[in-house]
Amino acid sequence: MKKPVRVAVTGAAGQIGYSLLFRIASGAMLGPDQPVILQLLDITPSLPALNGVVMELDDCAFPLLAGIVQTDDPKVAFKDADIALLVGARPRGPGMERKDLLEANGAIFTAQGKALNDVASRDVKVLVVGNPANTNAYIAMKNAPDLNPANFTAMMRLDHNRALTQVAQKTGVAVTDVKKMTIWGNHSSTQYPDIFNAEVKGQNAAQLINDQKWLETEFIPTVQQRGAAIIKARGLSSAASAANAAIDHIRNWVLGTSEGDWVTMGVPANGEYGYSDLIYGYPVTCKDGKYTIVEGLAVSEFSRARMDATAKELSDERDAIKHLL
Ligand SMILES: NC(=O)C1=CN([C@@H]2O[C@H](COP(=O)(O)OP(=O)(O)OC[C@H]3O[C@@H](n4cnc5c(N)ncnc54)[C@H](O)[C@@H]3O)[C@@H](O)[C@H]2O)C=CC1
Ligand SMILES: O=C([O-])CC(=O)C(=O)O
Repeated sequence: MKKPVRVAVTGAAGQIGYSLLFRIASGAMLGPDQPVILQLLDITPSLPALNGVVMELDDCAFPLLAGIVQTDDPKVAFKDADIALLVGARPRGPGMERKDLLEANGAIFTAQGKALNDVASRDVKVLVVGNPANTNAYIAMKNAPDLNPANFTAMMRLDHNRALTQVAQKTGVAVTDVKKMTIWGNHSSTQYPDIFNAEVKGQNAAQLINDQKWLETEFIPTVQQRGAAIIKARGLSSAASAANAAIDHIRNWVLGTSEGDWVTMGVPANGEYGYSDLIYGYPVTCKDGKYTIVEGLAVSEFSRARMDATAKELSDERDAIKHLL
């Protein structure tokens, strides 16, 4: 039997938590032979609801679930954590942009960055889901000076998965036939889903589709606005698909990406494609628990304008949260 992995989840009593925890405990994230200990954090008023979720986890009798901690203290939740999923934050409602949440949510990530710095495993893999995810990840990273900045990532995988399905539906193939999708930049309405480097059954996706109007008026806006469309339809923000994307992100980071493919992660930019000091969505491959940004991809003028616009939004968000660093 392998040693259990300690997985901290914040906002564990929330709607994403309700989809996420059961899949982690079932082995969907780290594999069918990897026991896990769930270390669950929520705020004090949510502890009774969290206790209900823990009762349900108990009632599943998951063979891989080696322990559960429930707490309102980040230092307890993050103690020796190998993986930290920072979900706990307020979701947006209709008519809001995700960056409108910075005021309400930013400070959460100052405190949690500090707590991770103090008590988490030195190799902790951090995924920020709470919005605005990229800038919140930046805040946490900057508040954890003793940890490797590369350990801090933001979730772009939901956008990535959304784009895969849009292309599969447009071209009439299975979603598994679409590879090398990239979502550049911010998890926001400025994100740039790029099909110029993507492939459909090994063929260049943009060339195969060959429909600039669809690209500009349907594909890009549909992916950019999908979160808002879900909020409009459901009255609540995406939860099951967000939890699924978090599982995919961590599974690939820990267990690797497939040969001949890559995934999108929001990771610290250190000059790649001309961006730095941001958490920016990049194509990455993963191996042996580490991710590597795919470099050297072709960037047309069309793509560059969009990649720059989303970088500009990220640097504006960074300027707005200087007081939280
Ligand atoms: N990056 C992405 O692709 C996506 C991000 N999100 C974001 O994820 C976040 C959570 O969404 P939901 O689960 O739907 O929200 P929710 O409101 O159902 O749950 C949030 C939970 O976080 C808890 N919480 C609040 N402050 C906390 C703190 N300081 N520490 C620990 N827990 C705290 C709340 O008590 C609540 O239980 C939102 O910010 C949402 O916008 C949602 C979908 C996709
Ligand atoms: O749109 C939202 O606020 C929730 C989210 O991040 C998404 O669904 O992509």
